[in-house]
Amino acid sequence: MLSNKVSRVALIGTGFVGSSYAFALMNQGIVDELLLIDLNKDKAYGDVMDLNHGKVFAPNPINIKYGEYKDCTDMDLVVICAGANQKPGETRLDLVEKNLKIFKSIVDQVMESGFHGIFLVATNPVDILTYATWRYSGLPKNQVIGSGTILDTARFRFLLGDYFKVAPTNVHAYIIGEHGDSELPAYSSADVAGIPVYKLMQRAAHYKMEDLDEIFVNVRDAAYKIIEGKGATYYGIAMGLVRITKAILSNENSVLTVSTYLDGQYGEKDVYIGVPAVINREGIREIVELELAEDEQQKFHKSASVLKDILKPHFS
Ligand SMILES: NC(=O)C1=CN([C@@H]2O[C@H](COP(=O)(O)OP(=O)(O)OC[C@H]3O[C@@H](n4cnc5c(N)ncnc54)[C@H](O)[C@@H]3O)[C@@H](O)[C@H]2O)C=CC1
Ligand SMILES: CC(=O)C(=O)O
Repeated sequence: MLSNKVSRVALIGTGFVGSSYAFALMNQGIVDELLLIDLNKDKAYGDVMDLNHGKVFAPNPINIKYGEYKDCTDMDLVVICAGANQKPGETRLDLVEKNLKIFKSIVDQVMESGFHGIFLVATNPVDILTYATWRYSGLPKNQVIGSGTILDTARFRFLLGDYFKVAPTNVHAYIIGEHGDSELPAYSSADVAGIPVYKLMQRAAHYKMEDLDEIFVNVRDAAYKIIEGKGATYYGIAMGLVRITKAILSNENSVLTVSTYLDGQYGEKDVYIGVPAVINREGIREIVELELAEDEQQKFHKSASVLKDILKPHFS
């Protein structure tokens, strides 16, 4: 285990994303207790049974139980994956009305339990729903985190690693902004093993600047392709959620691109949006302000405006 303290996570929403998260969490052995909650109680019960049958093969003991909202009181982390997902052709923002209603009811019930831990939100549109969770819960901003662009950044690092023929772990590059169509690549601060990507591009004739544009488009549109093919995306985000969970529970101070509240950083205020941030046991310890190129700053501002326009009628 990561520390002597018992670590407790409640998962709300055991659909494709939630159950993949639970499975990945169990396989990485990083929590002591996992509570599964879903509107569809049979689904949650079924997942508890199924996961428990794999327990004997897990790297560490884990107590997996069916839960109710009243059981959230002493949870370190409540992870929300509940709500509608995109159908082929739908954008993430198309889900906003449906999922805001669901979130009001979920967050109110969690808070009624006396919960005082950290919320981690994955449901789309994730930046809007993370803002909503912060407002509905009344918890401090650092205790409300969205998965933001953690998945987009992982897709970006994978594709750049493939392009430069190095492991994605040696690629340091971020996708920032909305987890959605207005996101952007922060190429000006991207490096591979310490060599800035723009410098690396000059080292071989077969590297073409338009390849970088194509890589970004493939990142931005990945979810549409996966949903077209198999109806939903879940393994990538599940691994990303586990990564954030581990950073919180083991007090890592790791830098991950999550949806966090901006209060002047990057020239934006009163919006939850994907940027690199230092994550530890308190949640968001600090926002990392990248030195963006001018065009990147403009695109970031545009992305924040997209989110603020959606928030405005709901949270004035
Ligand atoms: N942030 C990210 O990077 C990603 C986010 N997502 C989002 O995650 C969300 C879940 O997606 P899937 O798991 O594919 O959907 P799903 O339909 O498989 O699962 C949703 C679950 O939520 C439950 N649910 C619905 N209303 C509820 C309520 N009021 N209380 C408790 N549970 C409730 C349903 O019973 C179902 O089990 C979607 O919004 C999707 O867009 C998906 C992939 C990546
Ligand atoms: C569905 C979604 O948000 C994603 O896979 O990026």
